[in-house]
Amino acid sequence: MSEQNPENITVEQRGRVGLITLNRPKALNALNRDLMEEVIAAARAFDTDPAVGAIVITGSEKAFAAGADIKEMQSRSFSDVYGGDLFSDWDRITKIRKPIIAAVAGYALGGGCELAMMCDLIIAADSAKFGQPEINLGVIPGMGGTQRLTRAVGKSKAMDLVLTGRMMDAEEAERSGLVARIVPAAELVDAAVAVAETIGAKSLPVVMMAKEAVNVALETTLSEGVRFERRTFFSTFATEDQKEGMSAFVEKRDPEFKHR
Ligand SMILES: CC(C)=CC(=O)SCCNC(=O)CCNC(=O)[C@H](O)C(C)(C)COP(=O)(O)OP(=O)(O)OC[C@H]1O[C@@H](n2cnc3c(N)ncnc32)[C@H](O)[C@@H]1OP(=O)(O)O
Repeated sequence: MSEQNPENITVEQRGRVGLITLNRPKALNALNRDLMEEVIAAARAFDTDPAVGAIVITGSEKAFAAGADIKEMQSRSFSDVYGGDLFSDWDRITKIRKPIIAAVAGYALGGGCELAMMCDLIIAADSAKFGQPEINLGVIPGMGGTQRLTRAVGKSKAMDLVLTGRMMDAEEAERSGLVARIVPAAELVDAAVAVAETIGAKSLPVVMMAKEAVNVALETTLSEGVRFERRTFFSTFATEDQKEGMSAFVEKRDPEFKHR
């Protein structure tokens, strides 16, 4: 395993932001097993590092990721993929408790689009192209695309993308609710890191509670979700940062959160 010496990604820290860059340019960042292990290991390391408040995952100018690695998958049998529960390890990304921003330029197709959707928000370059083209390969999405895309853009648009395999550009993706913001391609990583820095400057435990509460909205009923939110809101009053945030407002100064 390549945890100590990743070969398919680069990992760096900018201030309180952990930046993971997919780096398999010749294969348009196709997501093979090694790359997956490296991304998950890097994300988990940032998740447990108190000096990191938010994480950015990005790719190259041409591709965030052009999907799961078709060449690695091509010769697998049913019993290989069923028995090995192919792609289930990617679910570990959704267990990361700090916010993750996907900074997407170029192609985000198949598993690439699905990885972006596992993140908490997507910032797209104006060059970004999203799609679930698995239908063209004789398969369906397998890393959550039919579920997360449908929740993000609604049934009709999700059906359009999943059944035709067509791509949508950044503007359509933003209009549809998949993408939070579009920025010029040349500014993508800096813009995503700036958003992550803004988040990283807030109280970390409160940010984590907010992320958890928003995610509950995708999994439960409205009344259960509101109940969860209310209890979590009450819990924020157990943090020093709630005292600091409200004192700072009353004293007309910027808060200095201690992340506790
Ligand atoms: C998660 C699940 C269940 C499934 C999936 O994700 S399946 C994959 C879904 N994605 C796709 O079907 C996209 C496949 N790629 C393309 O259609 C094209 O590469 C492109 C439209 C993204 C870009 O086309 P372009 O002509 O600019 O570049 P290529 O010459 O086609 O690609 C360069 C280089 O990268 C290899 N490549 C691209 N995508 C993949 C991939 N998903 N898996 C493995 N390899 C990929 C491509 O073969 C080529 O390498 P070679 O020159 O060595 O053949």
